[in-house]
Amino acid sequence: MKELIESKWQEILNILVKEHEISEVAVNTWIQPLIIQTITDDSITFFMVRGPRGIEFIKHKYYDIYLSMAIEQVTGKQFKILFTDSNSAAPKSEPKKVSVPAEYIGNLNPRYTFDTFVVGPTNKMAHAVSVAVAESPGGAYNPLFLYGGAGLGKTHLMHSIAHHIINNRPDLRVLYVTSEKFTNELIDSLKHDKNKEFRDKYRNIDVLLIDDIQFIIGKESTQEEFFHTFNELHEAKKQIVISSDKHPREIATLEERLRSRFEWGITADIQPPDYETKMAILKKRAELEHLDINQEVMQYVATNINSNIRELEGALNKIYVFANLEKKPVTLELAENALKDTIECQKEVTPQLIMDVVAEHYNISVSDIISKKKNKEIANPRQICMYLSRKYTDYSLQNIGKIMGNRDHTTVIHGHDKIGKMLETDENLKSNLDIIIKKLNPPT
Ligand SMILES: Nc1ncnc2c1ncn2[C@@H]1O[C@H](COP(=O)(O)OP(=O)(O)OP(=O)(O)O)[C@@H](O)[C@H]1O
Repeated sequence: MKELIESKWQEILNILVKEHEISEVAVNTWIQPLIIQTITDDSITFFMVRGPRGIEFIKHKYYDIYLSMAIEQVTGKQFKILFTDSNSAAPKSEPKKVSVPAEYIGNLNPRYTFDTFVVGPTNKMAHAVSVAVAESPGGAYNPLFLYGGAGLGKTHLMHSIAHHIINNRPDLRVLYVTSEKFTNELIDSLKHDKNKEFRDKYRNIDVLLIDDIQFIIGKESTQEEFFHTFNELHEAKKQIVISSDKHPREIATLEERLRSRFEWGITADIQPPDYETKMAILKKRAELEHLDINQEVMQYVATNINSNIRELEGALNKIYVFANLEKKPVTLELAENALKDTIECQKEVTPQLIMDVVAEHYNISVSDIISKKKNKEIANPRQICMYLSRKYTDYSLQNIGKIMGNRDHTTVIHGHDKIGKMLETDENLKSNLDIIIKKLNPPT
């Protein structure tokens, strides 16, 4: 039986990719290197070179169950799959070398690889620098700071970098964490007097990828700890990859010393995808999930979902769940029905919504905007509201003026023109407006 399974190993791996939709990278990382250690009547024990954490991961992903099914498909016999990280019983003839395992802490999504990432004009640069970092960690781009709105692919790129390094440089220890996890572990270590363990973990690695840094930045003590972690790793030429919803200079609570460090390397943004990229993402997703989807339905989804790629994928899933429930084929009519609520829910851009978003962005209140206050901190956001209301709504000048504190329509024209002129030269204003527009999510 052992010989049979070994001779059919490639076929088993192919089944995992094709029928159980485990990505090729995950199969190559986790399953391909497994070595059969013992076989009994009803179980197979595999030796795994990556140690206990890898075993936990494999079980967490149910790969043992899929592997059992694939083996059954090839041999006709069902086995329970077990793993061990002790190679004492591993046959001496096995030539496989047990190298220092790459750390696989944190749960990397096997689907988030460079292969499954669709490149378009709005993420081209972020993708290119991510590939460069993955190819030579600790090289020219350190730190790499990726930023952009929710659901646009930052986590996908970070996991892709981690997968690539783990696969190509098994000598490097790679640690991916969300900043929430970093914060929780720090708090926990302080509470239980385990600061040394915490530091050992975060400072003895070769690549640190930290997602959604904005959560760390909100808290002084975590910012302090992160500052020291950053310095130590950077001085030792270890790669740091950071993601955030904003550019470092837009993060109000970020300490200056960290801000300047974040800009030492390279910053790259991801903007919402254009129509063609949305179509390409839907196509790729349909391919990966083996979904049969026609062009018309994809066009409908790509045209109507503007917010982000997570929503785009969510819409596709919704259509298929709906089709399954209704037991009907996926047609345009069915897609329209399935997405009725989702599409209606995309918020209409109104002067009120603009005031809410602008006020939140500049940390002022809507009543400040409609007040008579003339100081720059208030007057400037107010004029931004006027500019955006003219650009993104059908409201008349009179109505916009009325909503924004009973102002005259000439004030609205003045506000609009002033911001328009400033945008020609003021880069800072431009990037603030980019963020605000992203939050407003106007139809494209
Ligand atoms: N260019 C892309 N090609 C294919 N899939 C993508 C692309 N960009 C994003 N996605 C998919 O969209 C979903 C959301 O992406 P991701 O979680 O990486 O977003 P994010 O920017 O990290 O969002 P958040 O800030 O909310 O954490 C994921 O399923 C991801 O695979």
